[in-house]
Amino acid sequence: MPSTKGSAAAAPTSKASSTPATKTPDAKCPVPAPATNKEDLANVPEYTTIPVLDVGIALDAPASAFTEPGPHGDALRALALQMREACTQCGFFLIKNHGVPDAQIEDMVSQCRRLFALPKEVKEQFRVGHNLGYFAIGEENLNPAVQVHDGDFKEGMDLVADVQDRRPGEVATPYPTNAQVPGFRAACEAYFDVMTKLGRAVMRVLAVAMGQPATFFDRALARPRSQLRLLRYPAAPPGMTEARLSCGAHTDYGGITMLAVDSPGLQVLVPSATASTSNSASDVVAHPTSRAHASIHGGTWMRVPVFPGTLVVNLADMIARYTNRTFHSTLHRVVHAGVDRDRFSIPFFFDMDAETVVQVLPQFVPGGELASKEIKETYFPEPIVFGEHLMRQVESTFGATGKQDKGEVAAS
Ligand SMILES: O=C(O)CCC(=O)C(=O)O
Ligand SMILES: [Fe+2]
Repeated sequence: MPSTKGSAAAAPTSKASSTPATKTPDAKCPVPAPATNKEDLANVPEYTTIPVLDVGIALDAPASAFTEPGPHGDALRALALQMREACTQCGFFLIKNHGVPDAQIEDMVSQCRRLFALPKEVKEQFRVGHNLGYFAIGEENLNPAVQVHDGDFKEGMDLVADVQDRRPGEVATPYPTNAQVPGFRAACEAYFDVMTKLGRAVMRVLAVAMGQPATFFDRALARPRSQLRLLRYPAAPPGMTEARLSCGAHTDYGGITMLAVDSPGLQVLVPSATASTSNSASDVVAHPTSRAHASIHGGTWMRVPVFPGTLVVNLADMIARYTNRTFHSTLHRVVHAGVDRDRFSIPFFFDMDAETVVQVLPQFVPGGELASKEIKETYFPEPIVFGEHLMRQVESTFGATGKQDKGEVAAS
């Protein structure tokens, strides 16, 4: 693994479009946006300045290395500062030299392709309940306040790592057999291993970025709640509206998400202070509970570029809580329309143990040494148990519309 000094270089530009994002009349007083039909939401500007962090140096670094004098410790601390900047700007960044071989990611995409190509009645055998196992198109609705008739235009499968000490109520992942999808289980298990190692390394850097010791998350990650999600987005016709997206606007719920994708489609609401365009939208399209964690500044919807060898990382709600929203749990959505092929994506949610109590850290209360100068109140005065937040979010997003599995019909 190369152990070069971390760098937060701006990403190279890929094909950009400059169509403005939706404008809202009054960002201070959000009202549900009308479903403006003919706007092409796929065509928002590209987030060309998304930070790219080289995390190679952190992969094998023990927590003690972050306080070591000398060039190695200096490089780790520099990486943490770059991560802090990325987290306070947008909460989304790319990582390179992450230790996950390209071939392993390509294999996971092939596994997705084979899994979702199974007949519907076979996929139904892997259904367990909300947040585990198979779910059909329309079944999850990540923005039910706005997608009032239809859920997300995607199907998926949620998997959890197999643990020895399963707690009451914890259910094992329903894996397809080798006859159904050859090599599926072994590939997923290997992916759990490599992503868990990476997740621990990124969380050590993040802890230091938050002004904490590198061991800050150790206890919460003794038994992490990692969840692997496989997603297929069927191509939708052009002209998707906020009334039905491939994946509605939402924030993620726990610690960090590390995402592998086979093609573009992901969009983030880049906070106004960071977005270098004046086409500002507010977060009116957000799920109401997610909005509590999203940017306080509104922002501009931008496409996340896809660069070979990188993974997307985004912060989730618990990190926004620890930092009183100085670090962003950013709204994001997927628009996969106007192209003629499926999109596959593989989020890995690396979350703290469900019993973890999360509370704003003293450095981040208004006036605290790491608090954003613009933040004048403590948004989350009460501690929260992560698992309770997770359950609330899952309950409000699964089966929210009662319209599921409508088949691959036009999106709007
Ligand atoms: O498919 C993507 O690019 C993102 C998916 C996502 O945000 C999620 O599942 O939480
Ligand atoms: Fe997400």
